[in-house]
Amino acid sequence: MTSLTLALPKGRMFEESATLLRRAGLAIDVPRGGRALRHAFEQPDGSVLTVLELRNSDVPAYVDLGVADAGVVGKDVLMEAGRDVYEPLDLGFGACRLSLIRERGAASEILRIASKYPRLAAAFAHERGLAAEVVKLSGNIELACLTGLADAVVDIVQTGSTLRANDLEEVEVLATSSARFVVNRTALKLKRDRLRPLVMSLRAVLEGSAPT
Ligand SMILES: Nc1ncnc2c1ncn2[C@@H]1O[C@H](COP(=O)(O)OP(=O)(O)OP(=O)(O)O)[C@@H](O)[C@H]1O
Ligand SMILES: O=P(O)(O)OC[C@H]1O[C@H](OP(=O)(O)OP(=O)(O)O)[C@H](O)[C@@H]1O
Repeated sequence: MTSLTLALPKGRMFEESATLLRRAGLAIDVPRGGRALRHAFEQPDGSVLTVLELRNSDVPAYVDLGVADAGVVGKDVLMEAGRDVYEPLDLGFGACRLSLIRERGAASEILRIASKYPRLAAAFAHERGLAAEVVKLSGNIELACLTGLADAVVDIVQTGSTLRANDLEEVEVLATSSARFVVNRTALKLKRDRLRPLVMSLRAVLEGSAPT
């Protein structure tokens, strides 16, 4: 029996990831609120499934380096990571935009951009011919605009509530994002017997052609 290891993001996408994988036939029942970071589940076919609970931003490295055979991660984080993983499925949930955000009406030259996505922010600045310095921050990114730390930020917009609450403006959408199922390229060959059916089951669930 081929064992599988999956890297799942522990944050806002965890429950939807686990639910979708269950609907695709995997036996996963991670106890919430515990401190265990690694969980093993015996599958109906006798194989063992290991689930690693990771920061969303750490999923690409775990999958690319082969510690996990596959995983779930936001497309935004996947683009930022620049890792060479196979990306067979858009899972649909976790939809958001990665946007350039400024104070409403701001017209000054953009000399500094703050972001949790420094590579994507730098690529955007380069594309636009902006000689802007990029400052990497870790959270509440919009504050950088409000305080003058940066002239603009590159960050997630989902409902737009954060923008409205802080009188900010979405100037340009750099990319759209949603959760992706990603697979290690070597595992795709060596564990083909487990991974191909899993991808096919996930696809059937997403297309609504699998029993719920
Ligand atoms: N409103 C939102 N804010 C942030 N991320 C969102 C939002 N809506 C959807 N997402 C997606 O969820 C992912 C964030 O998931 P999660 O909450 O696990 O990460 P985080 O705690 O923000 O950061 P880290 O990547 O460091 O774990 C984003 O990468 C994005 O793909
Ligand atoms: O358009 P909205 O629905 O308001 O969502 C967008 C906000 O949500 C995220 O922040 P999060 O709460 O994840 O905190 P963080 O800034 O610490 O990542 C993101 O960074 C935005 O600030």
